[in-house]
Amino acid sequence: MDIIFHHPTFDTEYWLNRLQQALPGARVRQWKQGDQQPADYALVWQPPVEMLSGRKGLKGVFALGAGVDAILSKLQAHPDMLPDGVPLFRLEDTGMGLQMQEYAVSQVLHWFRRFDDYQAQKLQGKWQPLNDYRREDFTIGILGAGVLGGKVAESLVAWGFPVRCWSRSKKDFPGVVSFAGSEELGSFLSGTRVLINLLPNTPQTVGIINRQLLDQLADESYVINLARGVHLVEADLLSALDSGKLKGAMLDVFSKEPLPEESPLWGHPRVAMTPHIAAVTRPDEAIAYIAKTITQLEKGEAVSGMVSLQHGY
Ligand SMILES: NC(=O)C1=CN([C@@H]2O[C@H](COP(=O)(O)OP(=O)(O)OC[C@H]3O[C@@H](n4cnc5c(N)ncnc54)[C@H](OP(=O)(O)O)[C@@H]3O)[C@@H](O)[C@H]2O)C=CC1
Ligand SMILES: O=CC(=O)O
Repeated sequence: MDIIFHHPTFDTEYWLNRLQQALPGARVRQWKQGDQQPADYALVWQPPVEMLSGRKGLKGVFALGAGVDAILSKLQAHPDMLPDGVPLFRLEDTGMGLQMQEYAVSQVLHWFRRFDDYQAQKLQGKWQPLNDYRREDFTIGILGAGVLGGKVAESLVAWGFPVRCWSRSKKDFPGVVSFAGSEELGSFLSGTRVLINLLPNTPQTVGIINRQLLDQLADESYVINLARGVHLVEADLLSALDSGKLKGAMLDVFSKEPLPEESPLWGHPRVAMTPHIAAVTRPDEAIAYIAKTITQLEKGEAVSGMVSLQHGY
């Protein structure tokens, strides 16, 4: 079995060695321009079109991350990039769930314990205990209740917050109220105090966090965007912060990355940000997952993690 690998920034040597150890019967190589030699599986991030297009004998392509929007948008521009019938897989959790839990829990607790207010007071040299927030006034709403949204929901339930989620299909997560479909979006938003976004980037979800949506949240609410920058209309977020509707935002992803120097988000006192690091691909966990999936595919067994080209995630 032959496996080709391409990632623009990962430590390729490390990945090749560890893949080889995990799949001792396979021949693993870095894909280089002009390489049209046979391959059974391709492991990719931002693949050049010629790496995949017209490749015969390919049995599967693995995206080296959770989101496949970049691959799917390339596929739209070059429909022959993924040979017909070749399944596309993505990473399911592989250590990203725990990272998302750390990120979401730490930020929710930061706001819940009013550390943002105390920091503002500290800058004014002010010593003033404030009223506590109550958990019952701090409902967390998670947009997207998939692999990562589900993990984040679980961690916030454990901290005693009221948690609800919104997805295409209904969920049955312990302690979480589930809303599904556009007809239930309004009820999901009504009373939500902290909105956490973990949706995939699809034509249906682009621009979903806009003025109309933000207006439906509780007053003095908060937004955490952990998914993709295109979900959020940044100008609408800034207006909602300036009007007082929103009290704070924590952003990991942006419509343009790196965030341009001139973006007003940099200087806004109630916007905190990180440079798209909420959950990064952990090589060892990802390699174990890919090796297991390839082994199952080779045996003709059912696997999970296959992307639906129809739904776009
Ligand atoms: N910032 C970062 O570092 C990272 C960001 N990400 C982002 O997180 C996203 C989520 O990852 P993951 O949890 O693994 O993805 P999943 O595919 O497991 O979950 C997606 C969820 O979104 C729901 N959904 C999709 N479309 C709609 C829609 N139109 N309306 C309502 N709900 C919808 C799905 O509903 P249903 O369950 O019914 O199918 C599902 O619950 C990734 O796509 C990626 O963009 C991922 C990793 C790191
Ligand atoms: O944003 C990262 C991903 O894995 O998707």
